[in-house]
Amino acid sequence: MATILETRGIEYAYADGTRALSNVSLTIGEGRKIALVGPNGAGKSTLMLMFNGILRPDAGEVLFRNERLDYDSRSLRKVRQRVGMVFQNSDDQLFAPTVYQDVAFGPVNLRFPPEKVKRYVGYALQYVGLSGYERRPPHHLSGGEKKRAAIAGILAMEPEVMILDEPTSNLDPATSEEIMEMLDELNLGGKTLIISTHDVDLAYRWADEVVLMKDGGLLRRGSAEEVFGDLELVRDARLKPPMVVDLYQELVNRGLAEGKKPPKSILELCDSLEGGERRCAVQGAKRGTIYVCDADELLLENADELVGKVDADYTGAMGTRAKLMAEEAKIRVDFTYGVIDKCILKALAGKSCLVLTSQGMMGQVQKRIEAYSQQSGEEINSVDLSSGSNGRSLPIDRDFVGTKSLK
Ligand SMILES: Nc1ncnc2c1ncn2[C@@H]1O[C@H](COP(=O)(O)OP(=O)(O)OP(=O)(O)O)[C@@H](O)[C@H]1O
Repeated sequence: MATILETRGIEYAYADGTRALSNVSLTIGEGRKIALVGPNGAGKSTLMLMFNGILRPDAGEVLFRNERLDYDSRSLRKVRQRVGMVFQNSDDQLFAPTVYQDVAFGPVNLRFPPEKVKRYVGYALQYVGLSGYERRPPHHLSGGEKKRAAIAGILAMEPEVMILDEPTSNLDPATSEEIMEMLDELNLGGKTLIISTHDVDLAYRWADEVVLMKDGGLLRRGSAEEVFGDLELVRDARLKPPMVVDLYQELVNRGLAEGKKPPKSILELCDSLEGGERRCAVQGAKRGTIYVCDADELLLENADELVGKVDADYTGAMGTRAKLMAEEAKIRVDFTYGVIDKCILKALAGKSCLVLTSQGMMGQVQKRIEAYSQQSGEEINSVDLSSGSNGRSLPIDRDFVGTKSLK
């Protein structure tokens, strides 16, 4: 995997003398989802501000695609297009009189031609679900809408890396999940994502890699299981283990679970219970079916009929467009995050589920169900409901998200 960002021995102290970073060397692989985790004052935000040159290290260097960052205005403009930063507080980012002007700020600054600015702003607003908000003043938006608008402002520049400082702080659980899923989709489209968070549960289930920081330095970097499975280290960083790891540890201590590897989800936790995978299948219950439908191929007017035909006990939606479709078709959605695992759990308990997917997530669902069936020996029945027909024109341009450069 190619390294997209790197810091080498960076040191930084703020003007008042506060040391914020000491000898930080870190590589970020292209296409990864990285979570910087650590207590207050660990240096997470300061490190993030180094990645696109908002701050300049006192010593050491920052590299983008193996090239040292230069700090003249031309070089900075270039790196800020490729490495976009979403601040923790959206009010620090949104300042124009209207949402449109705010989202257009980046592309205008990059001197995109006016027609391209318009197109990109339109795509970005559609992508984050804020079409129709163009004329609204940003300070009249809700916290979740502000976060979406801030993300749109970065997306409109088509960056390769997106850095988000505490992306879910002050958001309600449903909005947080929507934002995190949006980040998953962007990552599926090829973008590298770096977030900082105090939310260990979120970091644990979302990140490919966790970077644990304390006192301006790196304590550990590794997979979420490696980092959060080391309970002493987690305590040392003044954090708590993710709930699922905590519970698992208690079960292992009581001899109720096999202590092989901490589980990533509730489904994996059930599977780790002493007695093997079959524990989470409800005894005697017939296995439910998981129906999977590509919402990108579904005609809005057929959605109702489909839902009626399938008559599933639960419905999940994966991806922004699937959620938009469900909302427009007034389909009640039970799961919007961790959808596949939740549906497998329900299927094991004899319930059927309908999963609406979008943006090429069909394959992901099928792979996960197959992998689970193989690994657990539990046959989970999944049915592909894709019609293969061309649906009505979709609200979002397929080419926009995840393409590295749009001409
Ligand atoms: N503008 C500033 N001026 C002086 N010191 C600062 C400034 N910003 C941050 N610091 C200090 O730098 C250190 C690192 O802060 P930073 O904000 O990077 O940590 P963090 O891990 O992001 O914390 P939090 O989780 O609370 O956001 C802290 O000691 C903090 O007090």
